[in-house]
Amino acid sequence: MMLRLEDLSVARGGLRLLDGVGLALGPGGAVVLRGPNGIGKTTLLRTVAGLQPTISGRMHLPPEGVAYAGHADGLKATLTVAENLGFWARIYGQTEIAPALAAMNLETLADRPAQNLSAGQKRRLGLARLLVTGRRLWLLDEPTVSLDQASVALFATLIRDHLAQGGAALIATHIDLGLAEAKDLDLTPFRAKLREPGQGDFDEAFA
Ligand SMILES: Nc1ncnc2c1ncn2[C@@H]1O[C@H](COP(=O)(O)OP(=O)(O)OP(=O)(O)O)[C@@H](O)[C@H]1O
Repeated sequence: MMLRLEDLSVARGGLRLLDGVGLALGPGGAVVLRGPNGIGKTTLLRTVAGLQPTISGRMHLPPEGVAYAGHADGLKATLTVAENLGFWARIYGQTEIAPALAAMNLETLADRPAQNLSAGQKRRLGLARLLVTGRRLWLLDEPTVSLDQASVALFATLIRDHLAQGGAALIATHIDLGLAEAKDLDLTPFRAKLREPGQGDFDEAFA
């Protein structure tokens, strides 16, 4: 088992958002989180990524940890595309970046500083980075934002290959990735009945 969530409750900024979330992902499995804006997809991903605590429930994660790709791209602006991938590869104890460059069609951009990339190119680099983590469980928040159709197709192939190699993915997206392997999980039924403010309100935008 790659990921198991049992009776999980999550909150954001002190607001209880979701209750009783359960899901299981094995090797080769993918779940696409669905639901309207604000339901708590990002919050659930951040909680699974360990960026914020759970309110209650249990999470079982791979012992080596996860790879999380959120809204912020986290790129080193002055490093080139290849240097960015090399930087992250070293952090995760990997050495190869060529497959990551190839997977998201970044070879011709390899020597370009990240700050000179277009929004879609930056996003492609952010997604290529998943490959140099060596992590089996990917948590992806709106991964296709800024991508053109060709890049969405590349990305779908990247995920498919990852699943075929025994990886797993939990993905929040509003678009159809065309992944026959993925199951949808609509979070609407898990909407917390009492979305009341609690302890620890904070405004993260200015943190
Ligand atoms: N830092 C914060 N402090 C307080 N509330 C927040 C914070 N960030 C998000 N929220 C609120 O938490 C709720 C869930 O947000 P979240 O980003 O998890 O939703 P989402 O399902 O990912 O939405 P979308 O489809 O728009 O990306 C929203 O009502 C949002 O306004």
